[in-house]
Amino acid sequence: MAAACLAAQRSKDPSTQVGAVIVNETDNKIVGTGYNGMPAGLDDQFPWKRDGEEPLKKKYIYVTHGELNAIMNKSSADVKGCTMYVTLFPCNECAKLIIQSGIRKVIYLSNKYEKSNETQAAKRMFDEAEVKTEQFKTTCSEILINFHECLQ
Ligand SMILES: O=c1[nH]c(=O)n([C@H]2C[C@H](O)[C@@H](COP(=O)(O)O)O2)cc1CO
Ligand SMILES: [Zn+2]
Repeated sequence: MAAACLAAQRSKDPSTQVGAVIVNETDNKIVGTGYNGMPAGLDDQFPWKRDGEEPLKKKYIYVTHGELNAIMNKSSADVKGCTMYVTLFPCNECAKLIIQSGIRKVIYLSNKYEKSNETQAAKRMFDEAEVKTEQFKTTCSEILINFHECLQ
């Protein structure tokens, strides 16, 4: 989950940064990472606005979700049987991708949109498809990365 949080920090979304890391079934090796961002090459021309009347002037219609990027970036042949660590409970569209890609477990950090239709639909699809969902629990509140120590 720390790796997912680190990936999230690369997102340019000023409001919600979502990171996702996929690990394989056999030895928990990372086989894909991603974060929410505009499709490749479009970064500077598209809005990060979340509010307003016009959908074309808001981020939602354009942004690629962290989960999709993690699956697209996979380094293995496929992600069947894998687990995804993701900093936010996936939406319905990501749930479809996760299910269809063969990922069997989703460990999430935040569920701040729990009451939304998208989250409820996602949960329903995961349950029906028997993809396990579990909130990440830890007693560790932070991981400090010290570049100077890493240099030694
Ligand atoms: O499954 C998801 N994955 C994901 O990457 N996101 C991204 C899309 C947006 O850039 C951001 C949500 O923005 P906001 O919290 O401002 O509505 O999170 C959002 C969801 C849905 O919760
Ligand atoms: Zn999504």
